Amino acid sequence: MFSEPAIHAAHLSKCYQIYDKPQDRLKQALWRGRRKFFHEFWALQDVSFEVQVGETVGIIGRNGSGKSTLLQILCGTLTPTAGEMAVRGRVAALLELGAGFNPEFTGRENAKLNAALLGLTAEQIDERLDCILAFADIGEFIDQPVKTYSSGMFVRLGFAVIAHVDADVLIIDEALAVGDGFFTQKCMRFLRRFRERGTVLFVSHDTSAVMNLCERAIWLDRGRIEQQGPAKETCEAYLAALHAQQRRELGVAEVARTAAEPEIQRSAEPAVDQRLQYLNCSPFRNDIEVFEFDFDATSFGAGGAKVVNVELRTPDGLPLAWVVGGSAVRLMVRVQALLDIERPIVGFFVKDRLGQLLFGDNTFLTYADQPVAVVAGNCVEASFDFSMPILPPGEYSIDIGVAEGSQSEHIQHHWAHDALLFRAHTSSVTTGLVGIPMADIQLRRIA
Ligand SMILES: Nc1ncnc2c1ncn2[C@@H]1O[C@H](COP(=O)(O)OP(=O)(O)OP(=O)(O)O)[C@@H](O)[C@H]1O
Repeated sequence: MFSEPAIHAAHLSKCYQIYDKPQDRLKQALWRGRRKFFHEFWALQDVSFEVQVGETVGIIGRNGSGKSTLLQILCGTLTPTAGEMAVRGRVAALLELGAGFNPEFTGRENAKLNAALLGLTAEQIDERLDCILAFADIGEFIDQPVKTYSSGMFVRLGFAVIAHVDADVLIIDEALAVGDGFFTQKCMRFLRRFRERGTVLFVSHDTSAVMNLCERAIWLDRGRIEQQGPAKETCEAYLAALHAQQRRELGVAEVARTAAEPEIQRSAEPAVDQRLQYLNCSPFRNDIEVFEFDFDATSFGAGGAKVVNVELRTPDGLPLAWVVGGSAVRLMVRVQALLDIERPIVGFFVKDRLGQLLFGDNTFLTYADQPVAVVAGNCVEASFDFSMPILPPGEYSIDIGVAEGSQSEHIQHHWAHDALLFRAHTSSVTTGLVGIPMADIQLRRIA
């Protein structure tokens, strides 16, 4: 069956008139087009693509490549100089911070106003307002004028509204970057569910976010589509081009390969490296700030147990407020049984701010033959000793799960989303999901 795409863009172009001096603008008006006092700048040139209903497509590209211009055209807030576009269904967009909000109105009033602008009836708004405000979760600020809001609060409120208006197409421009870790996780959970029924256009500089969320990506470069296709392929090509450019800027010469190149000899000899020691004395030390356990973390489960404390400690048991990536830590999880539990399993997952699982483990295998039964009202404490990976800068969280049974068949008694949040401030690792603490690295010249 033939079905129309959710987004159709054909030969879109946008030209801005650039005036070198403010008075040139006046001269242009006075000369009524008989002389030209500006030069043209094409922010978009001949951009064509389609997004099918139910697809999630990322838009990537360097600063100034035309991403926001494209989204504004698709949302109808900017008129293209040439080309045409069509978006099918109800479109909800999160573009510039605070756009569409009246600064003098309170958060509550703006939420109602925006929901109405996005097509909800008065009854629907009344029904959904509590859910919208709960999603935004900005406490008493909701009754303050939004001119007092931080950028994070704007994003919370803006996202909460677009998440509740039955949109067919969501257009999101880098907005999640200013939210805090908990909120970003919440948005990513929402987007993953939304993808099952709706279409998403997601602009980000963060290629791992695009690869994680999107099936397809469009790479814009100086206003033109450089490449479009599967997200992974397109992001990798974009990253390769970025690296090549950085190398050129740094003057790193490409090594020309010649026919006379000697055969590469592989060596199995162990190498030696003191990099971690060096890094820990440098500004690249991986300083990770650890926040307090969130007792009221969003959760689900059968309710037979509750996670009552989660802490990161030193291997000697001292509570940690900061951790250095690469060092030994102990994750302590205390669980209170609300029912008798014969075979409890306690587990954890560390996730990055996009909800990508980095690593995790559980007590099942260690205690499979000797389960630690616990009676209702009593607590069990699980501890996991491991080396903290070196984490790229950003926010992370730990989900904790308490189950009963076996690895494959169990009842989930309590799953606490984002029970513990931590933030990597500085890092020697900027790409990849985690850096592994290297025991040794060596580079030697072999005669
Ligand atoms: N009103 C305007 N007048 C003149 N030039 C503009 C205007 N708006 C945007 N531009 C230019 O158009 C180009 C594309 O801008 P756009 O904001 O779409 O890029 P972007 O890819 O979203 O960048 P970023 O990643 O920094 O948000 C930039 O060079 C920008 O300076």
